[in-house]
Amino acid sequence: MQDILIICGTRPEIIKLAPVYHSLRASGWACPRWLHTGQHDEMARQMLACFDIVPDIVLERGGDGLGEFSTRCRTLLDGVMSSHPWSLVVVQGDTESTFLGALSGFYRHVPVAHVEAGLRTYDLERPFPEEGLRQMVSRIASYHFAPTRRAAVALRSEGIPQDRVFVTGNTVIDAQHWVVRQHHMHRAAEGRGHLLVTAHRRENWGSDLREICYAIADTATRHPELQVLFPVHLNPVVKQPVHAILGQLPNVRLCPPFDYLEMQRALLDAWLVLTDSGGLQEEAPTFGVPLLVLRTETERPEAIEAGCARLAGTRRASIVKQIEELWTDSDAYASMARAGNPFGDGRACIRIVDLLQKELAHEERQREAS
Ligand SMILES: CC(=O)N[C@@H]1[C@@H](OP(=O)(O)OP(=O)(O)OC[C@H]2O[C@@H](n3ccc(=O)[nH]c3=O)[C@H](O)[C@@H]2O)O[C@H](CO)[C@@H](O)[C@@H]1O
Repeated sequence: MQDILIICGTRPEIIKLAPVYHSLRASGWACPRWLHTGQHDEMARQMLACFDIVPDIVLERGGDGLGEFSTRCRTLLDGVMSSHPWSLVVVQGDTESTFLGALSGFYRHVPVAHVEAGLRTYDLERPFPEEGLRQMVSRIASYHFAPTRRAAVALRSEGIPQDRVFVTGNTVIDAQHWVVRQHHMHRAAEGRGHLLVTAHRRENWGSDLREICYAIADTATRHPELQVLFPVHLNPVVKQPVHAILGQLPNVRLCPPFDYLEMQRALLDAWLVLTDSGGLQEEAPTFGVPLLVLRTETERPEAIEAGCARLAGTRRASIVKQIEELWTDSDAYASMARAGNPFGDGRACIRIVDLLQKELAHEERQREAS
């Protein structure tokens, strides 16, 4: 049995690694252990429960700030790495937990597998700090699971050996398929459905987030029959302006973050999604729901190229204009809804687990031979 340590700490990492964990457990050759770094607390608990995961190891959070969290987490991770002969560390994406997890494996000469590798804007400030973190993880990982061909090309162009980069699809599609199957989900909305909004990214804090909220307020006022559904991130930097600008509008429903089931139901019943989230850009096309990205750039241009998403930016007038276009132009709307999902087919985990089995067996043979 190969002892595999899955390290993660935030909501999107849990969603995207849950299917990998369950596939490894079912594989018969791997013994996966789940480590929660404590980076997210309440939102993480919600996701762990949703995917039937009880972490084997939970680290104590060093403090509220990212610096304190990071310093303590690094020390505790090193203790976990040195306490057991791990075969592999698995990390996902581009958070502080992802980077620290990869670094802890690297320092102890334990190979690191990076899920969702190769996403790039090549602008270290946008998104900050994620672009820097994911580039650094790529420098020290041994196995790179790229969700798309474009991501694989980026990794190869940075000098990562061809035979270490694998195109698997994104595991978030596996997570979606899992909940839809488990809970027999289907579209329940009659008519157009609601406008689903999420916005929380650091680059949008401050004036951009206020512009986004005013755009939603304009749209809600212009179309009183349109219901707006906005699960609001728990961070006060987000919560405060969202409630101040949108809190009194009768057709805008502000609510606490959804668990994954609620979110997938809300997606299925949506007319349109407005978001700065990475995961939602990947998920909305699964259900044929057009999406406007509330950013000026994206590391997921596949959705724009496939035609299922558009970059709306963060200016009030531009966002309102793009929503109006889709409201009035049914052909433009239908062509976005029909574009399909360029991020995966729900079989990413099967590919990842098969590849890991082959690669780890190969490493073992080489070790025995030397
Ligand atoms: C720079 C960047 O783009 N980085 C991304 C960032 O993730 P993100 O922007 O996707 O983060 P969120 O928006 O928080 O999560 C989204 C997921 O959460 C679900 N959801 C959302 C609201 C809610 O109320 N209930 C829910 O269930 C939703 O359906 C979706 O699956 O970090 C990840 C890890 O490194 C990266 O992979 C990813 O590149």
